[in-house]
Amino acid sequence: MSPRAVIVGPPGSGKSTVGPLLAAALGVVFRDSDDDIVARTGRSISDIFAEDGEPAFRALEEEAVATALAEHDGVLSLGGGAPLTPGTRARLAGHTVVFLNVGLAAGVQRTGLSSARPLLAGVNPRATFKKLLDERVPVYREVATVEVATDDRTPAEIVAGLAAQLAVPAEAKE
Ligand SMILES: Nc1ncnc2c1ncn2[C@@H]1O[C@H](COP(=O)(O)OP(=O)(O)O)[C@@H](O)[C@H]1O
Ligand SMILES: O=C(O)C1=C[C@@H](OP(=O)(O)O)[C@@H](O)[C@H](O)C1
Ligand SMILES: [Mg+2]
Repeated sequence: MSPRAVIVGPPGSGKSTVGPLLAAALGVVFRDSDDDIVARTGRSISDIFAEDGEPAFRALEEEAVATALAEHDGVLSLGGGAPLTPGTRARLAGHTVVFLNVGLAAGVQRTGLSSARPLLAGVNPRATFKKLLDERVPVYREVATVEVATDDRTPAEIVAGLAAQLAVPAEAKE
């Protein structure tokens, strides 16, 4: 069993928004590694960061992603930092991995309204987001099999393009 698509990308790229829409378009179930962590621990992501620190969160995340990759056959969205963990990068090999990309301006705008992302909660979210993109875009590209720019596209437009690319050809279903 293997996910139809795993979605990676920076915070605010739309993984948790596009993922459920893509799953609906493909007729499969959606799952989000952050939701799995919250369900399993009974705590919010910000509480885990604040009380236990980022390394503890990354350990929980690696385990949640490994479990979902092994048992989920729908669309799986990861938290933005998940591909930073070497074990997760190794486990993503061979999967269909969609990199939702977002530029600095749109990324800051989309994440600025929420205090739920502890890594972006500092005094200068724009500088923090720029550093994050500089460090992570090469990592997302390393694991991805498909890349989609999201800045000037609605979630519905992104899903329409992806669903066409990921649809199983009729002859493969027979
Ligand atoms: N393509 C898009 N265009 C405009 N806004 C978007 C787009 N994708 C997501 N958003 C908005 O950006 C915010 C972050 O989206 P979310 O799906 O939580 O991102 P992620 O899971 O990648 O951090 C939400 O308010 C969402 O409605
Ligand atoms: O970029 C990151 O390191 C993180 C992104 C968040 O998920 P989203 O990318 O869905 O916001 C969440 O996993 C956590 O706050 C850490
Ligand atoms: Mg998300």
